[in-house]
Amino acid sequence: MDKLKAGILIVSDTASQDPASDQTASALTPILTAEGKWESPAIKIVPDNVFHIQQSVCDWTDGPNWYNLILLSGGTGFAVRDNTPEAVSPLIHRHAPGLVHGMIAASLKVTPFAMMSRPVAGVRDKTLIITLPGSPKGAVENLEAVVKLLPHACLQSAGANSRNMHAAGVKSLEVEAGVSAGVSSGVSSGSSVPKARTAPQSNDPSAGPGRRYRSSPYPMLSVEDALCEVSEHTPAPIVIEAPVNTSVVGSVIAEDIYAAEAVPAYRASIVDGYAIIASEGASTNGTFPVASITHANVGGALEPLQSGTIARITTGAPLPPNANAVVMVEDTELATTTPDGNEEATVHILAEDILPGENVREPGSDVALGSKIFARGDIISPVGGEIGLLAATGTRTVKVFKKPTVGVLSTGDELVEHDDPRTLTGGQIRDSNRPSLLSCLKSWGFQTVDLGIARDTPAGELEHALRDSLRGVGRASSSVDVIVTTGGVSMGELDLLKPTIERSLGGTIHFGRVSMKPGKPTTFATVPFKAAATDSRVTTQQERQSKLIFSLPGNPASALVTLNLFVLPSLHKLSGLGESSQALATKPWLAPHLGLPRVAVVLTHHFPLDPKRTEYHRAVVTGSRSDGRLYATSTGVEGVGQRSSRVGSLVSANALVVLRAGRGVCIKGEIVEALMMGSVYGSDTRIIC
Ligand SMILES: Nc1nc2c(c(=O)[nH]1)N[C@H]1C(S)=C(S)[C@@H](COP(=O)(O)OP(=O)(O)OC[C@H]3O[C@@H](n4cnc5c(N)ncnc54)[C@H](O)[C@@H]3O)O[C@H]1N2
Ligand code: MOO
Ligand SMILES: [Mg+2]
Repeated sequence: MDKLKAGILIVSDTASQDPASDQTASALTPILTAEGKWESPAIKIVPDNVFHIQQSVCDWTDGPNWYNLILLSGGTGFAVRDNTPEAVSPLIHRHAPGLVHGMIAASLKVTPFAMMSRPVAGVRDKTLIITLPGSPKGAVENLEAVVKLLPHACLQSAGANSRNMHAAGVKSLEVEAGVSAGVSSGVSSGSSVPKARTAPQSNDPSAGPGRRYRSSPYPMLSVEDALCEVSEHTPAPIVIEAPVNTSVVGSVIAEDIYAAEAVPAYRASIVDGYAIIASEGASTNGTFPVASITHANVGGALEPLQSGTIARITTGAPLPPNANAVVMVEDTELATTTPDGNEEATVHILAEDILPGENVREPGSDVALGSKIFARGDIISPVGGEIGLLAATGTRTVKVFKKPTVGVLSTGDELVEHDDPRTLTGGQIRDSNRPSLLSCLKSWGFQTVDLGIARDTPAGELEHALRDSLRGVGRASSSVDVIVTTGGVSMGELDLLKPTIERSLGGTIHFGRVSMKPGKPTTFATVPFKAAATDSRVTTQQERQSKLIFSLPGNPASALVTLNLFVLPSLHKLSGLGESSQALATKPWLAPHLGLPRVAVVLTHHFPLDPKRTEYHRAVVTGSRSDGRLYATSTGVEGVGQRSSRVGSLVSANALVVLRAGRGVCIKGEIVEALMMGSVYGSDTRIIC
């Protein structure tokens, strides 16, 4: 039989700073390997940090190089920093309380302090995970209590046939070890009771119907409060250095930029004509020999212009030294040609009053060398002016705020790819959220990653899909900054987003319900992120950042509305659009930045109100040329018009009319606020909002 593979994870703030101080790993190794069934274990030390613990465990359980056994030592007591059980429990798919009892019982024989340990044991995928106390003595006692069972338990966890294994003498092992060999399957750890703001409030997916919440434990936030949470938990933007090309269009400049080159760099002619030596008060009229010809691309030094001569010059070309004005060719006449007739010999200048400096661009008169051309917070617009100025001044790279990359994941067993040619069966529906959200995000100028569909399986697909996209593996070739999911956030037993974020990813849900229609179960969470040390793609600033997860309701209209309402302002902040305070002082038209622009609209008909929730009513807003006002018409008020399952309610919609909760209707002619999602339509023309 091949030897089994194990990893020992030492959880200790102290040892993570001073690995030499750890004595537990070296104490455990000989006990584990004594009977020759185990390879020498891998050893790793992490601080008492939930995310570090979880990431290390998953590195050893998920993927092709999984270990049979993980022993964690440390962080199982009652101290504030002791959170190993909290980190490990959510990762366990099948708990093994028998091993826990066995270890405590053995330790109790030695010391009553065994009661102060909070061990956890169980199986994740094919790996058995056991937490041990931090002290070498305690860890050794606990491991000795179960070590003889471990090969058997691990082989079974890995899928070996238990009947064959028992036949091979496992019974004697049980007797020898003096504890029950019961690796129990499907035993629940029980539903967690919410205790602190960051503790899981979500359902424990393994809890039965008797223990599932019958009403949401998440407080219902107003949209305004929810937006404050989004703003508060969206990290500061990351600064990157980017080449000046089309890739930076739409980016926000992260530091003041000064002209590296003057524009023009030399005294240039503004017109096609003749460079002359003009002097204040003297007439320029007369006939002059043409001493030289200067074109825009002239190379090398120019001959100085002698008094009494002129030089033919083209637009943009450098003036010869001594020349100080240019007369337009239209204000001259040919006087004589050279003997061969090919060139001008003398030219008659008709204009009398050309002044020094006329038709000349002095060096740096368009952009002075070293002058401030952009301030932090300025936006590189698609119009082209900003890119043009950067290019003209020889600015080759520019510090901008990194535009976030957004991953979009659909969730649900019922989903079928929208272009799957097969006929739908049973309760299948086409995944319309992913294409519509990806299109919307792309139209806003963000990079997107299509994360596909994750099925509603409690132990696995969803968690793996989220973890992979945070790490930048699988479909996400680089780690995404923001994940947008749709579906699975409401009250059903297969609504797994909240439990997965809280219980498996160690994330914090900042809100799980919003008083709005559509979009009530909209969920926003942050997940701690620590890039792998070997990942050279990740900058130090990124490494420290939390990742954001927006879990939007599955109903298609709800998903798109909440993407516009909550995700856009967060992406704007991540892109640096909130950093424009300096720019705003001089360019107030840059405001407002974050989220959709707000306008006042006149209702063209009655709009019904929801008694409890603010409604974001999908509408078409048109601009009137006669009175200059904006008018809003619903995309459908009657019947199912605004139903959240009806993605058609967003067809042609360019605005969300904000209808505060109330009784009855908002009447025709009333002026209300609307959020513009697209350009305003005019009756015979399109005008930009
Ligand atoms: N008992 C309660 N039930 C529901 C509540 C509630 O408060 N209590 N809230 C309702 C509201 S409001 C909404 S909105 C939905 C949100 O549902 P989920 O986010 O959990 O989404 P699912 O249950 O997965 O799906 C809902 C609906 O949307 C369809 N769907 C899902 N994904 C897609 C997709 N990618 N493309 C197209 N359509 C999709 C799905 O098939 C369902 O029909 O919950 C209410 N229930
Ligand atoms: O809040 Mo849900 O999005 O109305 O249907
Ligand atoms: Mg649901």
